[in-house]
Amino acid sequence: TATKDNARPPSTDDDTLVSVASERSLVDVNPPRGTRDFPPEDMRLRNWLFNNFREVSRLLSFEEVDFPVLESEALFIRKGGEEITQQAWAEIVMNELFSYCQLYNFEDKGGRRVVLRPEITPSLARLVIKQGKSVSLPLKWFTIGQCWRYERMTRGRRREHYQWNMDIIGLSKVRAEAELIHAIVLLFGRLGITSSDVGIRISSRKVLQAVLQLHSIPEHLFAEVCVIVDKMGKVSRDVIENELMTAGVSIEAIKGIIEVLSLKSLSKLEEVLGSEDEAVTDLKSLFLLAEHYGYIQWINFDASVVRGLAYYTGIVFEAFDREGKLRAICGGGRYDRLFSTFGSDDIPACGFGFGDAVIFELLKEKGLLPDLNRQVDDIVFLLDEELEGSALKIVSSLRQTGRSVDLIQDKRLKWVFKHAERINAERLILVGNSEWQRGMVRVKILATRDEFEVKMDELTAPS
Ligand SMILES: OCc1cccc(Br)n1
Repeated sequence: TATKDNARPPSTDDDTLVSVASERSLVDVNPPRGTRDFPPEDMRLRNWLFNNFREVSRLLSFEEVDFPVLESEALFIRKGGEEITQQAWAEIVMNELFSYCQLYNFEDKGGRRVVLRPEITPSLARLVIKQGKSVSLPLKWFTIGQCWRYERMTRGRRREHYQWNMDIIGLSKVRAEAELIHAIVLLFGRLGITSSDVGIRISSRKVLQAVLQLHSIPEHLFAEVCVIVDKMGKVSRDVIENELMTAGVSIEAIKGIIEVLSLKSLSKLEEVLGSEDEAVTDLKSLFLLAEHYGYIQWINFDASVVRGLAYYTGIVFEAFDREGKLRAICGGGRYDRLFSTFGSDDIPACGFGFGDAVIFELLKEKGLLPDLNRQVDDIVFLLDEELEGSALKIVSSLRQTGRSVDLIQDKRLKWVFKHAERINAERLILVGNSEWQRGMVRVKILATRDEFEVKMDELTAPS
């Protein structure tokens, strides 16, 4: 409540922030549209999730890396260049435009075309190329980073999210994909999510490639067809058929494509494509590895998984909630041609991205969000100002032993007791004259409400 002369009101006992209405215009306290603040309670949840990401990365002996959020636009929208064959270029530009149509791009003050990165894999490929011979393959790298898109705010969607990325560079066999899927399964297990809550759909871009070849669809249409069939299950069959027809695909080929992409059985796929087809052999090997890892109950073949990103060339996978209420939880796949689009020799690679949005919707849905309170070991409260020096000696020695200490001054004792409960402090240490005269301080154990006096150096002794 504003005071009549608009001076700041005296701080109240509980000291909640008091807004002062005044002639001064208040700055817009909201973050930019489509972005989020992380106040302590949200930051505790985010750190809890990210610590699980890090622990799983450690379990798989991945090394952490990081990149600028700001990248050159060229990394995400390639211009034609002699090193990229005309056809491949057309395919890539088509897809980049499709998959990055909401790039958060702009021109900086030096006239450079830059972007807030929409995903992390291209930065990772850039660093691998930059490091060249100085790194020995395979590389197993992970990072957790913020990614951006420029969404028209009419859709009210977020413009930023954080993504855990795990990538294996330099392994061409599907045992790399099997490792990545193990990481995802381990992560879900750590969060309390089971294979009855979530499944992982698996397919291969080579399925679509085989079908297009079967129906002699020209290569230059491959990319556009990918983006269209990626909508299967999200839009009606008519929309898919009409878009494929518009793209120049024959009715007979459309029927063939939709029939194969609706397959959910690997044996049926084998009947259609034959047992020698690469998509079939890759997928059969992967499912065999999954049996050995013991996570077969998490995965199923689903030919409709195409994944929107242009540069996938082999196995693709995505985790989904079995109730079908949410968007994909995470996804990834093999991208064996990304490096050559940057002008480097091709290096086999695969990876996944795991965002921080859908997983929290799922955890909320399943009642699995942890109750994370603030944790403090000791509160030191100064009862008599003249003892400030002694209190600081106590605080300093406690912190030296690794105990977190919340030093409280200028508060009433009633407030301090409430505060101690609120932040789950283990001990409340009162520094006051009556005890200090006997070389003691008063300690209250919040959990048991025991109260006693101890000498200062007994405070840091193991309890
Ligand atoms: O869904 C892909 C994506 C990319 C960047 C930012 C956000 Br929010 N979402």
